[in-house]
Formats: sequence, C-alpha cells, structure tokens
Amino acid sequence: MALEMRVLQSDEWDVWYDHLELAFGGVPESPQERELYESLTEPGRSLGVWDGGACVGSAGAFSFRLSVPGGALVPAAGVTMVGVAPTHRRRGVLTSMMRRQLDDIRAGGEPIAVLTASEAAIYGRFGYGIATYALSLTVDTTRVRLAVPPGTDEVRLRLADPQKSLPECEQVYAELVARRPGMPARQPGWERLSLLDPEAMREGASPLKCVVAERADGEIAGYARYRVKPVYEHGWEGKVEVADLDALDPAATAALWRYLFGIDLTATVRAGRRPVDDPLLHLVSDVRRSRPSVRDSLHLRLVDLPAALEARSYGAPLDVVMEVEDAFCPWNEGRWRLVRDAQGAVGCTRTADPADLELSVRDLGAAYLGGTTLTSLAAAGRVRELRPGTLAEASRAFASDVAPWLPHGF
Ligand SMILES: CC(=O)SCCNC(=O)CCNC(=O)[C@H](O)C(C)(C)COP(=O)(O)OP(=O)(O)OC[C@H]1O[C@@H](n2cnc3c(N)ncnc32)[C@H](O)[C@@H]1OP(=O)(O)O
Repeated sequence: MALEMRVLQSDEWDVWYDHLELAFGGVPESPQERELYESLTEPGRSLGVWDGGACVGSAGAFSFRLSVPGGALVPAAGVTMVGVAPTHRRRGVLTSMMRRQLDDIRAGGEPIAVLTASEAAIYGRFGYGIATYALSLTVDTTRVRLAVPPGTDEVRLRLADPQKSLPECEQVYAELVARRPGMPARQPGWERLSLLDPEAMREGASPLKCVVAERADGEIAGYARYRVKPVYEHGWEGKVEVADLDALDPAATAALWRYLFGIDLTATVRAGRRPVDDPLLHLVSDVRRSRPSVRDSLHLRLVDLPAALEARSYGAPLDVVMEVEDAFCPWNEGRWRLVRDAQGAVGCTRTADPADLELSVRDLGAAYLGGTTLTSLAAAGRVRELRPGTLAEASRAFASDVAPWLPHGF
C-alpha cells in the first residue's frame, strides 16, 4: 500500500503520539508530559505519514520567535516530534517529511528552522548546521570553591513555590532573551515546561524547588530551580540537580550558585544545558573538578537566506559576496552580497559579482547566531576564502560577543 503524508487532524493526535513514543523505543511518557505536549502541538503544522490506518511517520513544528545577534526576534519553525516507525526506516520517509516541511515553512514566511537532534548526524543533509552548543558541569563541591564578586552578600535569597513564583521568574527570562541569541521568546503555554515535574523525571530526587534572588530594593534579579537527590555511602554525598538558573547581574548569579553549592548533605552540583560562556566557569576555583563537557544543542537552517541574514545585526561593517551551496532548498543556492554599512543597516541581495567566500547553507546556519566562527569553519575546510582578507572581516562581523544559547529542549 502506498504511504500517505497529510497534515494532522486534532483527533489523530493520540495515535500519532503513540507512534512517536514507539519510534523512540516505546517507553511511555508520564501523563503530565503527554498532556503538556498535546497542548503545545500545532496540528495544522504537524505531518503524519500513514500506511493504511497505521501512523508510520511524524514531524511537527512549533511557531517560535528566536533571539538573534542584535536582540531581534526572528520567526522560527521549531522542528520537533520527528519519528519513523521501526518497520519503515531507511526508505526515505524522513526525507519526504523534511521536503514537505521546509516547503511549508518557506510558504509560511519563517526565515529559519531550528531543532534539537536525537542524533547529531541526522539533519546536516537537510541543511541544518550546529548553531549552539551546551555546556554541562558536574562540580565536586567538597573541593571546588566559588570566588564571588562584591555585592553577592547583599542579594537576598528566598525559597519559593515554583508555580507561584513563575510570573516573576518569567520576567527574568524575558529580559535575558534580548541579551542572548538563540533563546526562544516565551510563547503561551511554554512556561509550563519549566515546571514539569513528574515522578519519573526525578530519578529519586526531590520535587522541583525554586530559590529566588532579590536585590536590596526587593527587585527580582534571578532564580534557580533544582532538585536534591539524597545519596549516602560513607556519609551524606547528595547531588544537586540544577534545572534552570537565570540571573540578571553578577551578584545574583554568584549568590544563586553559592546557595546551590552550599546545600547541606550534598557533594555534587550537576548543571546541564548551560551556555558555553557560563560565568560559573570563572567563579569556580577548579574548573577541572567542575568536569565541563560540551555537546551540540540547537541545529539551525536558513530557509529564506536573505530574510534571515537581514534579520540579525553584525558587529562590524561588512561587504562580502558569498557563493552558497544548498542542494535541498535550491532557492537559496547561488551568489549573495551581504552588506552592513557604517550605520548598521543590513542588505542581502543576489549578485553576479565574483565570490569572496564559498560555503554551504549548513555552515552559514552554524555561523548564523554568532557562536561558531567562519574562521573556525574555514580551518576545517568548510568555508573557502576566495579573496584574501574577506574571511577575517566576515568572521568578525558574524561573531557574537555573548555565546548563543538554547535554554530548553523542545
Ligand atoms: C527534531 C527531532 O525530533 S529529532 C528526533 C528524530 N527521531 C528519532 O531519533 C527517533 C528514532 N529514529 C527514527 O525515527 C528514524 O530512524 C529517523 C527519523 C532518524 C530517520 O528516518 P528514516 O525514514 O529512516 O530516514 P530516511 O530513510 O529518510 O533517511 C535519509 C538519510 O538519512 C540517513 N539517516 C537516517 N537516520 C539516521 C541516523 N540516525 N543517523 C545518521 N544518518 C541517518 C539515512 O541513512 C539516509 O541517508 P542516505 O540518503 O545517504 O541514504
């Protein structure tokens, strides 16, 4: 029987999601998680592939707005819930869904698409590049000390109910979105993701706790959400699992980390999905015993290349012609002139002038948020400089002073 791909109807969601769970191995999600993701699913932009009555393929998209260098929010399709039934793998089902989805995203006018990949090797062939990395730290807090900046002692910490303190914590999040590229501005319903706390997610740890940091005037300056996992071996050696830590100034940042490091009966603080330039790296007395590790996080694709490049700002004047390869979305293929003038105005237009740089859309996606430099891509042979001097100029202009960061999965 021929496979049929069609847009999801709301009443098909359960079958569609059961299929997705199976594609990921078949362990059922908690009812809380399932309910949340059902409420966040946008059926009109979710695809199902059907073999008779059986769902064998799924791909969804969320309507995000993502911060980019300069602070603008760019409409971005958040590609999600991708799965192909184990019986139907390696027959091109994913490829057909990616084709349809990118065509739909283009028609809908979102200049970029983003995703987090279950396996880092899947999406490069569809033009996605790795635009952000995530830092994980596992700190031995029996050995590692914090050097806190002046003002830390003036920060007041208050334990708060995660649900009740959500509105004030969301204010902090919203302020950070404008400061750091790669962050999705909160869309209605997404704030609930931070509070998701089913027993199954705790792995023996406590329910989610929240500590709020306030300045002397009572203004909120940050918060951390965390769980404590009791461990007793030769004495108490519990683990503090940090879910979120967002703060607006150095004193609040240090006060929150100091609090987490100092929780009695614990010996480890573990924080995953942190920015790669997390200030914690500079607060700790021993970075090695903080066991940093890095992995790919947000994969990004330019869907409408000129609109995407014009939507961000650049750190220096620039006039560069790029020869871009994009076999999967050929409307982006060819030669583009990107100009950022002395006043900061940006234009990206087609040109017949000789190219200065040559690269694939995937590598342009990797560099788009300013975290991966064009120079580092060139060192790997992925960007080729055709006119001397243009690589350094473009690399400086694209780079972001603040590392791009995706604070949560989707
Ligand atoms: C954004 C997200 O939701 S990420 C979640 C992705 N989903 C999962 O990981 C769930 C488990 N895996 C699956 O459901 C499937 O194996 C998928 C979705 C990864 C791939 O689906 P398929 O229909 O088998 O892919 P398809 O047949 O279109 O393969 C296209 C190409 O990608 C390659 N490919 C497919 N899966 C992988 C993988 N996991 N790693 C590397 N390459 C892969 C194929 O070999 C093929 O390469 P080719 O064109 O050179 O022959």
